[in-house]
Amino acid sequence: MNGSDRVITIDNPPPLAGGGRFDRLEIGFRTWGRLDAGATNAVLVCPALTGDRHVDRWWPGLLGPGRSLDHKTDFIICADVLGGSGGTSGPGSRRGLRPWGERFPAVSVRDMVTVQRLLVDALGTRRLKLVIGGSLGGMQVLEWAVSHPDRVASAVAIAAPARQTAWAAALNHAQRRALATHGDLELARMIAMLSYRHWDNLDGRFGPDNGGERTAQGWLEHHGRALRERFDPVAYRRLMDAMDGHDLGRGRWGWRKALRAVRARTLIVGIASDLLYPPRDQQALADAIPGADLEWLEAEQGHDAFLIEQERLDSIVSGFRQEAPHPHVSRQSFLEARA
Ligand SMILES: CC(=O)SCCNC(=O)CCNC(=O)[C@H](O)C(C)(C)COP(=O)(O)OP(=O)(O)OC[C@H]1O[C@@H](n2cnc3c(N)ncnc32)[C@H](O)[C@@H]1OP(=O)(O)O
Ligand SMILES: N[C@@H](CCO)C(=O)O
Repeated sequence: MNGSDRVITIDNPPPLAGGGRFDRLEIGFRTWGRLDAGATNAVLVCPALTGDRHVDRWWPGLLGPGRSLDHKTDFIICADVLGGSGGTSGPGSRRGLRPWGERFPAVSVRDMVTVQRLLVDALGTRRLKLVIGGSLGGMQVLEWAVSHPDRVASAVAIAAPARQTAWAAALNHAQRRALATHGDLELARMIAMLSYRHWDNLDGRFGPDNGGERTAQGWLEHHGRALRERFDPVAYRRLMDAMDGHDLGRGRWGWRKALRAVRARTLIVGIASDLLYPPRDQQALADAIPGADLEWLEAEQGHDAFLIEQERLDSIVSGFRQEAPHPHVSRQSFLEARA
Protein backbone atom coordinates (compact mmCIF):
# COMPACT_ATOMS: atom_id res chain seq x y z
CA MET A 1 0.00 0.00 0.00
CA ASN A 2 1.38 3.39 -0.95
CA GLY A 3 2.43 5.82 1.72
CA SER A 4 4.46 8.96 1.77
CA ASP A 5 8.09 8.73 2.89
CA ARG A 6 9.71 11.86 4.39
CA VAL A 7 12.49 13.15 6.60
CA ILE A 8 12.25 16.30 8.71
CA THR A 9 15.02 18.01 10.63
CA ILE A 10 14.60 19.65 14.02
CA ASP A 11 17.23 22.17 15.12
CA ASN A 12 18.18 22.39 18.79
CA PRO A 13 15.79 19.71 20.08
CA PRO A 14 15.28 19.37 23.85
CA PRO A 15 18.12 17.58 25.70
CA LEU A 16 17.89 13.82 26.15
CA ALA A 17 16.76 12.39 29.49
CA GLY A 18 20.33 11.14 30.08
CA GLY A 19 21.83 14.58 29.40
CA GLY A 20 22.96 14.08 25.77
CA ARG A 21 22.29 16.81 23.23
CA PHE A 22 21.87 17.09 19.47
CA ASP A 23 22.36 20.26 17.46
CA ARG A 24 20.10 18.83 14.83
CA LEU A 25 17.83 15.81 14.73
CA GLU A 26 16.54 13.94 11.70
CA ILE A 27 13.26 12.08 11.84
CA GLY A 28 12.51 9.58 9.08
CA PHE A 29 8.82 8.74 8.88
CA ARG A 30 6.04 7.50 6.69
CA THR A 31 2.38 8.53 6.56
CA TRP A 32 -0.77 7.13 5.02
CA GLY A 33 -3.96 9.12 4.44
CA ARG A 34 -4.55 12.82 5.18
CA LEU A 35 -4.89 14.90 8.29
CA ASP A 36 -8.49 16.11 8.44
CA ALA A 37 -9.47 19.78 8.70
CA GLY A 38 -9.80 19.70 12.48
CA ALA A 39 -6.57 17.68 12.91
CA THR A 40 -8.53 15.03 14.81
CA ASN A 41 -7.66 11.83 12.94
CA ALA A 42 -3.93 11.29 13.56
CA VAL A 43 -2.88 7.77 14.53
CA LEU A 44 0.68 7.08 15.65
CA VAL A 45 2.16 3.60 15.20
CA CYS A 46 5.23 2.86 17.37
CA PRO A 47 7.71 0.27 16.04
CA ALA A 48 9.25 -2.60 18.01
CA LEU A 49 12.97 -3.28 18.51
CA THR A 50 13.99 -3.97 14.93
CA GLY A 51 10.90 -2.52 13.32
CA ASP A 52 10.79 0.59 11.20
CA ARG A 53 8.47 3.16 9.65
CA HIS A 54 7.25 0.67 7.02
CA VAL A 55 4.08 -0.47 8.79
CA ASP A 56 2.83 -1.78 5.44
CA ARG A 57 5.65 -4.35 5.51
CA TRP A 58 5.36 -5.61 9.08
CA TRP A 59 1.66 -5.04 9.92
CA PRO A 60 -0.08 -5.45 6.54
CA GLY A 61 -2.91 -7.28 8.30
CA LEU A 62 -3.76 -4.21 10.37
CA LEU A 63 -3.27 -1.54 7.73
CA GLY A 64 -5.76 -0.81 4.98
CA PRO A 65 -9.42 -0.09 4.25
CA GLY A 66 -11.74 -1.69 6.80
CA ARG A 67 -8.86 -2.67 9.06
CA SER A 68 -7.69 -1.30 12.43
CA LEU A 69 -5.50 1.31 10.72
CA ASP A 70 -7.58 2.65 7.86
CA HIS A 71 -6.01 5.43 5.80
CA LYS A 72 -9.43 6.32 4.37
CA THR A 73 -10.38 7.72 7.77
CA ASP A 74 -7.11 7.93 9.72
CA PHE A 75 -3.94 9.91 9.13
CA ILE A 76 -1.42 7.20 10.03
CA ILE A 77 2.10 8.16 11.08
CA CYS A 78 5.06 5.91 11.84
CA ALA A 79 8.62 7.12 12.45
CA ASP A 80 11.85 5.20 12.68
CA VAL A 81 12.83 5.13 16.30
CA LEU A 82 15.47 7.44 17.83
CA GLY A 83 18.79 5.61 18.24
CA GLY A 84 17.77 2.82 15.87
CA SER A 85 18.98 1.64 12.51
CA GLY A 86 16.53 3.51 10.26
CA GLY A 87 16.07 7.04 8.95
CA THR A 88 15.84 8.81 12.34
CA SER A 89 19.08 9.94 14.02
CA GLY A 90 20.99 6.94 15.34
CA PRO A 91 24.52 5.54 15.59
CA GLY A 92 24.62 4.95 11.82
CA SER A 93 23.67 8.52 10.91
CA ARG A 94 26.29 11.15 10.22
CA ARG A 95 27.72 13.65 12.61
CA GLY A 96 29.87 15.87 10.43
CA LEU A 97 31.84 13.65 8.08
CA ARG A 98 31.65 10.45 10.12
CA PRO A 99 28.82 8.30 11.47
CA TRP A 100 28.07 8.76 15.17
CA GLY A 101 28.92 5.13 15.97
CA GLU A 102 29.77 4.61 19.64
CA ARG A 103 29.64 8.38 20.23
CA PHE A 104 25.86 8.29 19.83
CA PRO A 105 24.39 9.16 23.24
CA ALA A 106 22.24 6.91 25.41
CA VAL A 107 18.55 7.25 24.61
CA SER A 108 15.47 6.28 26.61
CA VAL A 109 11.92 5.31 25.74
CA ARG A 110 10.96 8.79 26.99
CA ASP A 111 13.37 10.33 24.48
CA MET A 112 11.78 8.26 21.70
CA VAL A 113 8.40 9.67 22.70
CA THR A 114 9.79 13.22 22.81
CA VAL A 115 11.02 12.81 19.23
CA GLN A 116 7.63 11.43 18.16
CA ARG A 117 5.98 14.42 19.85
CA LEU A 118 8.21 16.82 17.90
CA LEU A 119 7.14 15.06 14.71
CA VAL A 120 3.45 15.13 15.58
CA ASP A 121 3.73 18.85 16.41
CA ALA A 122 5.48 19.50 13.09
CA LEU A 123 2.72 17.64 11.23
CA GLY A 124 0.17 20.02 12.71
CA THR A 125 -1.72 17.96 15.21
CA ARG A 126 -1.86 18.12 18.98
CA ARG A 127 -4.11 15.28 19.97
CA LEU A 128 -3.65 11.72 18.77
CA LYS A 129 -6.76 9.71 18.07
CA LEU A 130 -4.80 6.51 18.70
CA VAL A 131 -1.28 5.47 19.67
CA ILE A 132 -0.53 1.79 19.09
CA GLY A 133 2.47 -0.54 19.24
CA GLY A 134 3.84 -3.87 20.46
CA SER A 135 6.83 -4.78 22.64
CA LEU A 136 9.24 -1.78 22.58
CA GLY A 137 6.46 -0.07 20.60
CA GLY A 138 4.06 -0.86 23.47
CA MET A 139 6.48 0.74 25.93
CA GLN A 140 6.36 3.90 23.80
CA VAL A 141 2.55 3.80 23.79
CA LEU A 142 2.45 3.56 27.59
CA GLU A 143 4.99 6.37 27.93
CA TRP A 144 2.84 8.57 25.64
CA ALA A 145 -0.27 7.86 27.72
CA VAL A 146 1.53 8.70 30.96
CA SER A 147 3.58 11.71 29.88
CA HIS A 148 0.95 13.34 27.63
CA PRO A 149 -2.44 12.35 29.09
CA ASP A 150 -4.17 15.30 27.42
CA ARG A 151 -2.80 14.46 23.97
CA VAL A 152 -3.80 10.80 23.63
CA ALA A 153 -7.45 9.94 23.05
CA SER A 154 -6.91 6.18 22.89
CA ALA A 155 -4.00 3.82 23.33
CA VAL A 156 -3.32 0.17 22.47
CA ALA A 157 -0.25 -1.39 24.12
CA ILE A 158 0.56 -4.95 23.10
CA ALA A 159 2.91 -7.40 24.84
CA ALA A 160 4.67 -4.73 26.88
CA PRO A 161 5.35 -4.20 30.61
CA ALA A 162 5.10 -1.11 32.85
CA ARG A 163 8.82 -1.42 33.51
CA GLN A 164 11.57 -3.68 32.29
CA THR A 165 11.56 -7.06 34.04
CA ALA A 166 14.60 -8.79 35.51
CA TRP A 167 14.02 -11.70 33.10
CA ALA A 168 14.05 -9.49 30.00
CA ALA A 169 17.03 -7.48 31.30
CA ALA A 170 18.95 -10.73 31.88
CA LEU A 171 18.25 -11.83 28.30
CA ASN A 172 19.51 -8.46 27.09
CA HIS A 173 22.61 -8.83 29.25
CA ALA A 174 23.49 -12.14 27.57
CA GLN A 175 23.03 -10.45 24.18
CA ARG A 176 25.19 -7.51 25.20
CA ARG A 177 27.90 -9.98 26.25
CA ALA A 178 27.72 -11.69 22.84
CA LEU A 179 28.23 -8.30 21.21
CA ALA A 180 31.00 -7.16 23.57
CA THR A 181 33.07 -10.35 23.49
CA HIS A 182 32.60 -11.49 19.92
CA GLY A 183 30.97 -8.55 18.18
CA ASP A 184 28.36 -11.16 17.35
CA LEU A 185 25.01 -9.61 16.45
CA GLU A 186 23.92 -12.98 15.01
CA LEU A 187 24.34 -14.69 18.38
CA ALA A 188 22.58 -11.81 20.14
CA ARG A 189 19.60 -12.17 17.79
CA MET A 190 19.52 -15.93 18.31
CA ILE A 191 19.32 -15.46 22.09
CA ALA A 192 16.51 -12.94 21.58
CA MET A 193 14.61 -15.15 19.11
CA LEU A 194 14.32 -17.87 21.76
CA SER A 195 12.40 -15.43 23.94
CA TYR A 196 10.16 -14.36 21.04
CA ARG A 197 8.82 -17.89 20.51
CA HIS A 198 7.05 -20.36 22.74
CA TRP A 199 8.63 -23.80 22.84
CA ASP A 200 5.41 -25.31 21.44
CA ASN A 201 5.92 -23.23 18.30
CA LEU A 202 9.44 -24.52 17.69
CA ASP A 203 8.53 -28.11 18.63
CA GLY A 204 5.47 -27.98 16.39
CA ARG A 205 7.49 -26.75 13.44
CA PHE A 206 10.86 -28.42 13.91
CA GLY A 207 10.34 -31.24 16.46
CA PRO A 208 11.48 -34.82 15.72
CA ASP A 209 8.21 -35.67 13.96
CA ASN A 210 8.00 -32.40 12.06
CA GLY A 211 10.11 -30.05 10.05
CA GLY A 212 11.76 -32.51 7.71
CA GLU A 213 15.08 -31.03 6.71
CA ARG A 214 14.29 -27.73 8.38
CA THR A 215 15.58 -27.49 11.94
CA ALA A 216 15.23 -25.03 14.81
CA GLN A 217 18.99 -24.52 14.54
CA GLY A 218 18.64 -23.56 10.88
CA TRP A 219 15.79 -21.22 11.78
CA LEU A 220 17.94 -19.52 14.43
CA GLU A 221 20.88 -19.20 12.03
CA HIS A 222 18.57 -17.67 9.43
CA HIS A 223 17.29 -14.99 11.81
CA GLY A 224 20.79 -14.25 13.14
CA ARG A 225 22.12 -13.71 9.61
CA ALA A 226 19.09 -11.71 8.54
CA LEU A 227 19.52 -9.23 11.40
CA ARG A 228 23.27 -8.85 10.84
CA GLU A 229 22.53 -7.89 7.25
CA ARG A 230 19.97 -5.24 8.16
CA PHE A 231 20.82 -3.77 11.57
CA ASP A 232 23.56 -1.61 13.08
CA PRO A 233 25.01 -3.39 16.18
CA VAL A 234 25.57 -0.12 18.06
CA ALA A 235 21.93 0.83 17.43
CA TYR A 236 20.88 -2.61 18.66
CA ARG A 237 22.74 -1.98 21.94
CA ARG A 238 21.29 1.50 22.34
CA LEU A 239 17.77 0.12 21.91
CA MET A 240 18.36 -2.75 24.36
CA ASP A 241 19.67 -0.18 26.87
CA ALA A 242 16.53 1.91 26.33
CA MET A 243 14.32 -1.12 26.99
CA ASP A 244 16.30 -1.96 30.12
CA GLY A 245 15.81 1.60 31.38
CA HIS A 246 12.07 1.56 30.69
CA ASP A 247 10.17 2.35 33.88
CA LEU A 248 6.94 4.34 33.74
CA GLY A 249 7.34 5.11 37.43
CA ARG A 250 10.80 6.66 37.37
CA GLY A 251 10.58 10.15 38.89
CA ARG A 252 6.80 9.70 39.17
CA TRP A 253 6.41 7.98 42.54
CA GLY A 254 6.16 4.50 41.05
CA TRP A 255 4.55 2.92 37.99
CA ARG A 256 1.13 2.31 39.55
CA LYS A 257 0.78 5.96 40.49
CA ALA A 258 2.06 7.01 37.05
CA LEU A 259 -0.55 4.85 35.34
CA ARG A 260 -3.36 6.35 37.42
CA ALA A 261 -2.77 9.59 35.47
CA VAL A 262 -3.69 7.97 32.14
CA ARG A 263 -6.76 9.58 30.57
CA ALA A 264 -6.73 7.74 27.25
CA ARG A 265 -9.24 5.04 26.56
CA THR A 266 -6.79 2.14 26.78
CA LEU A 267 -6.61 -1.40 25.49
CA ILE A 268 -3.92 -3.68 26.86
CA VAL A 269 -3.30 -6.79 24.75
CA GLY A 270 -1.42 -9.72 26.23
CA ILE A 271 -0.28 -12.81 24.36
CA ALA A 272 -1.24 -16.03 26.09
CA SER A 273 2.01 -17.81 25.14
CA ASP A 274 4.40 -14.85 25.58
CA LEU A 275 7.59 -16.01 27.31
CA LEU A 276 9.27 -12.57 27.18
CA TYR A 277 6.58 -10.34 28.68
CA PRO A 278 4.15 -12.94 30.02
CA PRO A 279 0.43 -12.36 30.72
CA ARG A 280 1.04 -11.25 34.32
CA ASP A 281 2.78 -8.10 32.98
CA GLN A 282 -0.29 -7.05 30.98
CA GLN A 283 -2.65 -8.02 33.80
CA ALA A 284 -0.75 -5.64 36.09
CA LEU A 285 -1.02 -2.83 33.53
CA ALA A 286 -4.75 -3.31 33.02
CA ASP A 287 -5.32 -3.37 36.78
CA ALA A 288 -3.45 -0.08 37.20
CA ILE A 289 -4.86 1.97 34.28
CA PRO A 290 -8.26 3.55 34.99
CA GLY A 291 -10.97 1.77 32.97
CA ALA A 292 -8.52 -0.15 30.77
CA ASP A 293 -9.75 -2.99 28.57
CA LEU A 294 -7.71 -6.18 28.60
CA GLU A 295 -7.66 -8.71 25.79
CA TRP A 296 -5.73 -11.94 25.31
CA LEU A 297 -4.40 -12.76 21.89
CA GLU A 298 -4.78 -16.52 21.78
CA ALA A 299 -1.75 -17.67 19.84
CA GLU A 300 0.83 -20.39 20.32
CA GLN A 301 3.80 -18.59 18.77
CA GLY A 302 4.80 -16.54 21.84
CA HIS A 303 5.85 -12.88 21.98
CA ASP A 304 6.15 -12.42 18.20
CA ALA A 305 2.50 -13.47 17.75
CA PHE A 306 1.67 -9.76 17.46
CA LEU A 307 3.58 -9.85 14.15
CA ILE A 308 2.26 -13.24 13.05
CA GLU A 309 -1.40 -13.58 14.10
CA GLN A 310 -2.33 -10.33 12.41
CA GLU A 311 -5.89 -11.27 11.53
CA ARG A 312 -6.75 -12.03 15.15
CA LEU A 313 -4.96 -8.94 16.40
CA ASP A 314 -6.76 -6.83 13.80
CA SER A 315 -10.08 -8.18 15.03
CA ILE A 316 -9.21 -7.28 18.64
CA VAL A 317 -8.01 -3.76 17.78
CA SER A 318 -10.89 -3.08 15.36
CA GLY A 319 -13.34 -4.25 17.99
CA PHE A 320 -11.85 -1.86 20.52
CA ARG A 321 -11.87 1.02 18.05
CA GLN A 322 -15.47 0.40 17.07
CA GLU A 323 -16.50 -0.20 20.67
CA ALA A 324 -18.36 -3.25 19.38
CA PRO A 325 -18.45 -6.57 21.21
CA HIS A 326 -16.17 -9.17 19.62
CA PRO A 327 -15.41 -12.81 20.24
CA HIS A 328 -12.36 -12.27 22.44
CA VAL A 329 -12.45 -12.27 26.20
CA SER A 330 -12.62 -8.81 27.73
CA ARG A 331 -11.69 -7.55 31.20
CA GLN A 332 -10.96 -11.03 32.48
CA SER A 333 -7.79 -12.10 34.15
CA PHE A 334 -5.63 -14.61 32.32
CA LEU A 335 -6.61 -17.34 34.82
CA GLU A 336 -10.32 -16.45 34.72
CA ALA A 337 -10.22 -16.61 30.93
CA ARG A 338 -8.98 -20.18 31.22
CA ALA A 339 -11.30 -21.35 34.03
C1 LIG B 1 6.80 -4.20 15.13
C2 LIG B 1 8.05 -4.24 14.29
O1 LIG B 1 8.35 -3.31 13.67
S1 LIG B 1 8.97 -5.65 14.36
C3 LIG B 1 9.80 -5.93 12.91
C4 LIG B 1 9.31 -7.22 12.41
N1 LIG B 1 10.26 -7.89 11.67
C5 LIG B 1 11.07 -8.79 12.21
O2 LIG B 1 11.08 -9.08 13.40
C6 LIG B 1 11.99 -9.40 11.22
C7 LIG B 1 12.36 -10.80 11.53
N2 LIG B 1 11.30 -11.72 11.18
C8 LIG B 1 10.70 -12.46 12.11
O3 LIG B 1 11.03 -12.44 13.28
C9 LIG B 1 9.61 -13.37 11.62
O4 LIG B 1 9.84 -13.67 10.27
C10 LIG B 1 8.21 -12.79 11.77
C11 LIG B 1 7.93 -12.55 13.25
C12 LIG B 1 8.05 -11.48 11.00
C13 LIG B 1 7.22 -13.80 11.20
O5 LIG B 1 7.33 -15.04 11.87
P1 LIG B 1 7.04 -16.45 11.14
O6 LIG B 1 5.86 -16.28 10.25
O7 LIG B 1 6.98 -17.50 12.18
O8 LIG B 1 8.30 -16.63 10.21
P2 LIG B 1 9.71 -17.33 10.53
O9 LIG B 1 10.24 -16.97 11.86
O10 LIG B 1 9.64 -18.77 10.21
O11 LIG B 1 10.60 -16.57 9.46
C14 LIG B 1 10.45 -16.81 8.10
C15 LIG B 1 11.82 -16.87 7.47
O12 LIG B 1 12.61 -17.87 8.13
C16 LIG B 1 13.11 -18.80 7.19
N3 LIG B 1 13.16 -20.09 7.86
C17 LIG B 1 12.19 -20.67 8.57
N4 LIG B 1 12.62 -21.86 9.04
C18 LIG B 1 13.88 -22.01 8.63
C19 LIG B 1 14.85 -23.06 8.81
N5 LIG B 1 14.61 -24.15 9.54
N6 LIG B 1 16.06 -22.88 8.26
C20 LIG B 1 16.35 -21.75 7.55
N7 LIG B 1 15.46 -20.75 7.35
C21 LIG B 1 14.24 -20.88 7.89
C22 LIG B 1 12.10 -18.78 6.08
O13 LIG B 1 12.64 -19.25 4.88
C23 LIG B 1 11.77 -17.31 6.00
O14 LIG B 1 12.79 -16.63 5.33
P3 LIG B 1 12.52 -15.17 4.62
O15 LIG B 1 12.07 -14.22 5.70
O16 LIG B 1 13.85 -14.82 4.03
O17 LIG B 1 11.45 -15.43 3.61
N1 LIG C 1 10.66 -9.52 16.73
C1 LIG C 1 10.34 -8.16 16.90
C2 LIG C 1 9.79 -7.85 18.26
C3 LIG C 1 10.78 -8.00 19.37
O1 LIG C 1 10.31 -7.45 20.54
C4 LIG C 1 11.49 -7.26 16.53
O2 LIG C 1 12.51 -7.78 16.10
O3 LIG C 1 11.36 -6.06 16.63
